[in-house]
Amino acid sequence: MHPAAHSLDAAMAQALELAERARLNCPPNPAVGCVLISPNGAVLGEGLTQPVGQAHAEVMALRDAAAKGLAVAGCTAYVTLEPCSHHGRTGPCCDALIAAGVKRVVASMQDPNPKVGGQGFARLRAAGVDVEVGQGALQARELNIGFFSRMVRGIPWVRMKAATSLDGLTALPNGTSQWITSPAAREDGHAWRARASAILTGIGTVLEDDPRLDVRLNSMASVTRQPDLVIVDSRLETPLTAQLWNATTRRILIYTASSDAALGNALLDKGAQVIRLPDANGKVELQAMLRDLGTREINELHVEAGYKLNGSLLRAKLVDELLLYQAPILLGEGAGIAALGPLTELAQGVAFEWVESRRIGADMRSVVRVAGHDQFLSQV
Ligand SMILES: NC(=O)C1=CN([C@@H]2O[C@H](COP(=O)(O)OP(=O)(O)OC[C@H]3O[C@@H](n4cnc5c(N)ncnc54)[C@H](OP(=O)(O)O)[C@@H]3O)[C@@H](O)[C@H]2O)C=CC1
Ligand SMILES: Nc1c(N[C@@H]2O[C@H](COP(=O)(O)O)[C@@H](O)[C@H]2O)[nH]c(=O)[nH]c1=O
Repeated sequence: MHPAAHSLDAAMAQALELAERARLNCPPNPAVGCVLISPNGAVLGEGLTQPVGQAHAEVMALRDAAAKGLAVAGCTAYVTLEPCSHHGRTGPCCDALIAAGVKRVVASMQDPNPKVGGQGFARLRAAGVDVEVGQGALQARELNIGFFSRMVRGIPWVRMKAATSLDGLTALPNGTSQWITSPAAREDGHAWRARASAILTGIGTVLEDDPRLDVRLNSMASVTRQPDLVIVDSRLETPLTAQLWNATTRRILIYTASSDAALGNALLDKGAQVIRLPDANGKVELQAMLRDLGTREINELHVEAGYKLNGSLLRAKLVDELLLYQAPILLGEGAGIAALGPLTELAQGVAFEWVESRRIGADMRSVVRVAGHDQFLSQV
């Protein structure tokens, strides 16, 4: 294990907790936490990344100290990502720290964003600020796995969620699937929706379930942003009366192979964006769709689709992680998680590595990762 996984200063542990809280509302920005500590160890200010276009964590921590009337000159800033050095939607955080007289910066990691990429640290050092990098790096990487995926690979981190029976079924032969898992598991599922930049589904699920696919279950009260909704709909069959149009304001992106102008215009009139990415078989070119979603600043893509689209995504090796909820019930026959086969050899299966399993209410939640898919994290 990386040495940075051990011996976190209390202030860095607190900064990581703040970053965790930022995650729900800050995409497409990375979630960052910052804590300012006086030379005698007192907490002067704390901050976390605000919704896009608003202040970053460092500026929030400086404002917090100012609001309490506390002087920060000579303090140490603990921050979970390199302070930015560029004028993006807001001003450079490293300049704000320098101007406030911060003496030392302890940062978890460098920012792989090419607009920052070490320049924040360089600017701080040039201004005489001591900079230490690495504390909490493992946790900080995991916190922003989607942002780093987009920065390094140009595509989102793709997390496929499935709610199944003990025998791995997601729907009965007649299509019935609501609800296999308990309310607690469904609420937990909404927390994972909330941290994603976008939720992706297939036209089969839209037609069968008429889902909303938004974030609304109760403990999500502090959520100020709805993830975008992405629909893979080869023939532009999304109904104009579907419930998904009623959910809170969000961007709706429909990827299609169809060039039917009348159908496309009707969806545009509903406020959707229609993106045509046909493959040779009259379906959507899924890899190109992920690249396009990367350019649209999608960090984590949360897939809640049926057996067919899940199969297409897995066969194309586009899934990074599976978020699996298993209810303690046997259903015998029906659709599994993904259409992969029929396979003829076990080695043709999609192999994952276990990340964690735990009880959520009456159900079991597991997170598994496709081996090697998080290797890009070693580049950040
Ligand atoms: N328990 C759970 O976690 C969940 C269960 N479900 C259940 O799944 C069922 C629906 O399953 P299913 O019909 O498979 O739904 P999907 O959401 O998988 O959508 C199916 C559609 O996706 C299309 N598709 C697959 N690959 C591509 C591609 N590359 N480009 C374009 N289109 C593609 C298929 O097209 P084509 O027909 O042309 O092959 C098909 O029309 C419902 O009963 C629903 O309740 C859904 C989500 C989660
Ligand atoms: N059946 C099933 C799930 N199904 C997923 O939830 C979608 C409905 O979302 P919404 O309309 O926002 O409530 C549905 O279309 C499918 O993607 N989820 C679960 O956590 N447990 C379950 O047992």
